[in-house]
Amino acid sequence: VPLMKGGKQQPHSPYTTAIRKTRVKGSILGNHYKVEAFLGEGGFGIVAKCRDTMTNRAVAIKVNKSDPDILQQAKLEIFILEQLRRLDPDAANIVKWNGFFHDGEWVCLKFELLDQCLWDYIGDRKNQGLPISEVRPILGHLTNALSHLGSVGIVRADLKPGNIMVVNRYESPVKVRLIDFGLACPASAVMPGDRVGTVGYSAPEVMLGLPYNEASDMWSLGLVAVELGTGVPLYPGNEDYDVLKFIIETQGQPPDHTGYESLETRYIKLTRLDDLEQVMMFRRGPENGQRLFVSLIKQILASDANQRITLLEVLRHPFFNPKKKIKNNIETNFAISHRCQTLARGPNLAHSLITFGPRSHTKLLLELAYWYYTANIYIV
Ligand SMILES: Nc1ncnc2c1ncn2[C@@H]1O[C@H](COP(=O)(O)OP(=O)(O)OP(=O)(O)O)[C@@H](O)[C@H]1O
Repeated sequence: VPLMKGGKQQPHSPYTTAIRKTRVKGSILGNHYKVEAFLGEGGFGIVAKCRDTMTNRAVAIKVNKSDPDILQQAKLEIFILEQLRRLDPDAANIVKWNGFFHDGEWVCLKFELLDQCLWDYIGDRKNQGLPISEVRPILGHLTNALSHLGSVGIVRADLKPGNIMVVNRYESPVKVRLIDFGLACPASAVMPGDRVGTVGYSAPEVMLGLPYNEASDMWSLGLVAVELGTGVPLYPGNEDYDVLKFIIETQGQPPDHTGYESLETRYIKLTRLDDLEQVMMFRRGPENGQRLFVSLIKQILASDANQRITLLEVLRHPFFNPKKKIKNNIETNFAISHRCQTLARGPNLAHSLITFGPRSHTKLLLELAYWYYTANIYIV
């Protein structure tokens, strides 16, 4: 399921009348589009094969779900499709768009009818991958499509086999076209940190919230290519974390400079925390406890949050004088701080009583009574 701009997960809205209609053969969308078959459903809408009763031509109609965020997404898709009108769909390997109409409050986008998406096409080959002789032209078409998008300054941002359609599976070589521009955006409008795309096909820089550009589409293209050649996705995962882990295991750590110029603001550069001891000795001269200090710091700064030391354990660490009865000290410290807070509250309550007048009296009086009670216990 792709993420919308801002990283929002698409809401699973209940089916609306228009959406339901796209599933019922014979129902009419707009005034003259007769539903013939259900073609597919994405996060944003349902696509139906319809017959234009005026021209008798078959078309694909995408009815957007009625959630306000999704309607906004539909408007963005229309905006991008308007930009793409500058391109020749045949030459650019992108779906032909024939405008939109409203059915009630729903936005219906009209597209040329295509055959099947690449996932299904790959699935029909039992997920064993396509021969190189077939991969080559498909990859060529996709590269061509992306370069056309680049020529009008559009980043596709959600390239995956589900968004690539085969025009006619019986043709040889098959032609493919890009569909679904709901998440595409002008390269100039890319917001760093905008989390868009589908987990498993997004580039590392997108997952890391760094600025992204057409190069991110290139990453997705690479993954689509691998899937064409092998029949299976290279980094399938439902969570960014898993996908990043797969990437790092396979390709190593992504470089720092993925489109983002990091500033060196460190005063000391360590390659491991153990070197802290040397740094301290250099800056301050040798002192007792430096080694214990570093050992404590290592436990505090454990990058795995589950391994990180707790507050109580910090105070029990030998860095603090191990001979003292630390546990009692801790308890005393916590208790004292709590008592101080409680005692400090009394005068504030009394002040509020004076400031806010009689309407707030009852609650404040009750609180004051409670304070008096607890403060007395502490004072005793
Ligand atoms: N022009 C078309 N011709 C035939 N089938 C189509 C066409 N456009 C879309 N479909 C089918 O409908 C499905 C959903 O379409 P689309 O990807 O545009 O919807 P979406 O809600 O934006 O999906 P996603 O959740 O992937 O963003 C496609 O995977 C495909 O199976």
